[in-house]
Amino acid sequence: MTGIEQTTVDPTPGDTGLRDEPAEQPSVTQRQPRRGSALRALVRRPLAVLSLLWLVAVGVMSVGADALAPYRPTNTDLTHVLAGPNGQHWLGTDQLGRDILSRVLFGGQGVLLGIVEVTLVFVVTGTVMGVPAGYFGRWVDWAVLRWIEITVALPAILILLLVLAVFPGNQHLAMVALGVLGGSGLARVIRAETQRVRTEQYVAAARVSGLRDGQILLRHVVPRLATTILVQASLMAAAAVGVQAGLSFLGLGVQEPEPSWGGLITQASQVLDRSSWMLVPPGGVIGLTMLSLALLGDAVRDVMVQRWSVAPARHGGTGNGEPPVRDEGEGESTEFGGATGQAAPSPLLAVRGLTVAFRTGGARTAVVQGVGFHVDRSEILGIVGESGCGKSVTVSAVLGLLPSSAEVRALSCRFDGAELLSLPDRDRHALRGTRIGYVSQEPMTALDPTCRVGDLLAEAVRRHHGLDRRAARARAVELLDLVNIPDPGAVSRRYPHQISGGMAQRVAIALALAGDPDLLVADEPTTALDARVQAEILALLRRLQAERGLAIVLITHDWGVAAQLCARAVVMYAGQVVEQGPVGTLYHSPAHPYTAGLLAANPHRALDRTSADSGTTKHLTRLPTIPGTVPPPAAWPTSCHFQDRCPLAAADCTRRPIPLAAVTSDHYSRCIHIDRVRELDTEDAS
Ligand SMILES: Nc1ncnc2c1ncn2[C@@H]1O[C@H](COP(=O)(O)OP(=O)(O)OP(=O)(O)O)[C@@H](O)[C@H]1O
Repeated sequence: MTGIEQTTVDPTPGDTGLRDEPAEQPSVTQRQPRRGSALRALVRRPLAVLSLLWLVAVGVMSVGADALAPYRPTNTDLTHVLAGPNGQHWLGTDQLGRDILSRVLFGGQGVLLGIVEVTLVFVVTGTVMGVPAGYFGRWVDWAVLRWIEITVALPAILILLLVLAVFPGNQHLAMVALGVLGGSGLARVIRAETQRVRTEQYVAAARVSGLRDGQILLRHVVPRLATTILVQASLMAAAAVGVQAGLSFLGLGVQEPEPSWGGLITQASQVLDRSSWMLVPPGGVIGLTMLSLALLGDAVRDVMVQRWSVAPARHGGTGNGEPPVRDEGEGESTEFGGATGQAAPSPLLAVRGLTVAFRTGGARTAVVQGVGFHVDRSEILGIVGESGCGKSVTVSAVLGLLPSSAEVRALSCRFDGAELLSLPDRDRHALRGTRIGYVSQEPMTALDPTCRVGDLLAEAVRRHHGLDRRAARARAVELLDLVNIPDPGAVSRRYPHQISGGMAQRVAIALALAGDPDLLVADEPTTALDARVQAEILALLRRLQAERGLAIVLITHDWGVAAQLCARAVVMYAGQVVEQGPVGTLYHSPAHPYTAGLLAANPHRALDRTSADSGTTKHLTRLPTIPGTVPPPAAWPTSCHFQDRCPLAAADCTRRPIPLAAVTSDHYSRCIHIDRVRELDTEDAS
């Protein structure tokens, strides 16, 4: 992600990084495991098919026992006791001459009902507790965790015995109790899973697009938990079969003469010395049913994981192993804000003195320190820097997307005149999606894999424009067309994993445009894409800016991207703005050693210089790099943050905080050795 650690390059000759043409590089196609319909994938697994067949057979035969069973389960025939399998009684008879097959079939009815009761209560309890705990955190999480601790500490068997002691023979109540107790365990799993899902980009994108928490939970979070819930439910169902059999075996569940699988085991155990066969039918049916439930759960999990796994976004393939669907056509303020006063008279977004700190384990660490910048209407501003410099945290703070562990302060953070940080949550929420759109760096993870592309867009359109379903669908297709997607109608019916990475990024951009925003925040929107698709996405952004007057904040670590698209750029290093100015000025006359280092490490510029110096085009084999890496926030000094990696560092750099100072009227640098940066730049290039 740093983009400056490359050492060997062979860039396209003559590519300056400033030109507009797409780079002539082939699209990288990455083959992914095949992901067709879930049912088809399931059917290809023999064990899953056998399990399913067994469960369906048990279900049908139990439900249809009245019609299918050869005898009534309580009919006795004392002339044929303890018979083995024979023509009249396929599974033999018990000690009262009752037909075992009929008793197994009728006994299955109670088992099925018990499975349904346990599973329903288990899933509802686990989901209703786990999802809010994981999503909202804070006191909801605290309360749910305490409940889980209490219920998990209680021995389930004792609770069941207690229930059956108070309500003798009431197996239904016992199953409900089992579901509640098991549901606590499920809640713990779901809570953890929800905590993971809520950090996914598509949930952030849904939040930025203006969806409310309830809608996000129902539409984007719960469907992602389906696999976990299904697997856990199948295990719980298997356990329920065993528990029911156990209770009946102990004489606490279904009472004689009513048939039950556990009761059959009890009777078989009483005559084991005379007819060991009697144990086989109930033991077999219980064992096979439990095994089938567990195997089916495993198979469903494997299929769903494969189906929903998000392909690494750097690809031109569709992620299903099929050929890719072709992408056609493809002021500064100082810490104290605005001392430099370079913002346009009425910038669309103006941030002054933004500071963000995270609280972890009692410690408070500032990761963004006094950052300021502005974006004018229809302007594209780049925020450039290595990984860990605070670019994403800065824009997330502006968008209100940081977790509750973040402390955000700013002298001001104004969007179209409104102070964002003091806006009521409701109003700030309303701005996201409608006036400010957001595009993340991982297009695949920004789209909910469980929704069709058209549904995702239509949902956003309905939310922002209040259109009916049909009109929203039509608008969704228009949006796909707007972002140059060929055959938008067909693409709208596809799932995210069925489209290419470049197309997914276009869809993410269309999603961000659904509310007709004035400002688009794009966090490394092309990082994961190959060079051809990257050039197409940049061209699309430029077209949107030109045609719609869209202002764009573009986060990137790539000077080539900044140079192609942005009018001005802000260079961030270790939580601070270290340089800011017009891209051309920064590119040709950097005034901070960090900017100079980034530029020297940029293959396009290095090659450009080499060619200019020699009058010919050469292929570089080694690029200069900035030694070391960005230190962690806790290790940032109060004086110059770049001092440890800076070739110009001197004693005066380590004494006091270095202010951001004007180099010219629209160019600022946080370096006290600006005069030597040009030498440094020249030295590096020679
Ligand atoms: N939720 C968090 N809790 C604690 N620290 C965080 C959190 N999010 C980010 N940070 C820290 O803040 C610093 C800046 O992170 P940020 O993601 O903004 O960097 P970046 O410049 O955008 O890099 P990248 O391109 O890798 O996203 C990093 O040191 C990171 O570890």
